[in-house]
Amino acid sequence: MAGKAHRLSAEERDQLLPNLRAVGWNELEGRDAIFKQFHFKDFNRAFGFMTRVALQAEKLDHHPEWFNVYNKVHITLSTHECAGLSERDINLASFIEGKSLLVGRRGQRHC
Ligand SMILES: C[C@H](O)[C@H](O)[C@H]1CNC2=NC(N)=NC(=O)C2=N1
Repeated sequence: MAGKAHRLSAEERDQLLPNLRAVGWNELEGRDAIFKQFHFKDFNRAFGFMTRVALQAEKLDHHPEWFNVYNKVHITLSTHECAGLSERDINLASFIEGKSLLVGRRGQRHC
């Protein structure tokens, strides 16, 4: 379930953002979005991660803004429809964390 596309309220942010901050997501300055940098052992693992995230993004019809160079992937999440953070961003970030932690558990370097 992609979740609602309304902008998160202050109460919802207080509930939902601490868990993401705890694993390295940060709110951007001057834009209602969250951002995280991922480092992998090599390009192959980074691109495999991006592929899995891309397939989930298609499933959710909710897509990341991202940058990749070699083993680094920078991801920004925000909802275009409400020009800010929505439940959909939290859902996609949660999926990303699950995948990226999974990659980490396979003994690959991941920060
Ligand atoms: C037409 C399509 O369903 C919409 O443009 C979807 C696609 N992916 C999206 N991704 C993000 N991050 N925000 C959106 O509002 C959004 N909307």
